[in-house]
Amino acid sequence: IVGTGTCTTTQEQESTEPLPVLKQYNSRRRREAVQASLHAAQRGSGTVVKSHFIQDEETLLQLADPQLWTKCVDHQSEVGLRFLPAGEKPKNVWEEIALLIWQDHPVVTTKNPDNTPSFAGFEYWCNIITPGDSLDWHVDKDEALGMESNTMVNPIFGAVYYGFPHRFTGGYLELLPVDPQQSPSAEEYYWKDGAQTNQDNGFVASFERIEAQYNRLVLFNVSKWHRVSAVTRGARFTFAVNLWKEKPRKLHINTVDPKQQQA
Ligand SMILES: O=C(O)CCC(=O)C(=O)O
Ligand SMILES: [Fe+2]
Repeated sequence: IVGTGTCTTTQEQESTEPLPVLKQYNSRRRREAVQASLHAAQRGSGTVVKSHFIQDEETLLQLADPQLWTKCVDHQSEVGLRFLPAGEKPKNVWEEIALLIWQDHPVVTTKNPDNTPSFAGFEYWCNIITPGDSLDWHVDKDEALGMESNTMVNPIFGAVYYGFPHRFTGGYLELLPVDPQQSPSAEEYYWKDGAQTNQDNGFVASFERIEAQYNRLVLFNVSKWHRVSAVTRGARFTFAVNLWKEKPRKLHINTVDPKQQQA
């Protein structure tokens, strides 16, 4: 029944089986879906998976040095905050990649009427996940604000880039289609309403699972629940860059620490 067009096989013509019902939205709802998709594209709010993202050999070879990544992890635990303000020149390879990742995004390419940037800048950090570490369900947010009051401020959008030729098993990026307001417990959603108990009614919201392939870029909505599933062998390397409307007060404390659990 999928994409039949005008082509039918003899077998289908002879079949006496009734066609399955195409249970779909009415035409008004379908037009709404078209508009929603176009608006989402204008805002740049959809998940993007781009394989073989960086094509420059020099940059890839530079990133293939594990020491660069361990330094990145160590540096952020010292300084806490790594932020490239909008319009500033990159000062290191990470900031160069941050700009490369975001240069075509609508929020970055669209300026305010007075020609000032429409965003504050880029928060960035590195993760190396080995067996025993975990990056459990979380949303990316302004950690300082979250601790002082109950308000949650999230980035506009997020990106992860797997720029080290890593070797590991497990470690999928898993994305739920809900935020903490819609579903206060990611774990509960995952087991009750998510893919774990799909009752075959066809329209149960599921979750996305993305392989952390080397040189792959993933842009996604980090305001929704996401996690990295258990790494069972090896080490998994991530460079993450979030786009912020306002500079967060206090930035990413390394979330890959089973003792902290603040993510
Ligand atoms: O490594 C990944 O794929 C996701 C990382 C992440 O969500 C984070 O560091 O907040
Ligand atoms: Fe995250």
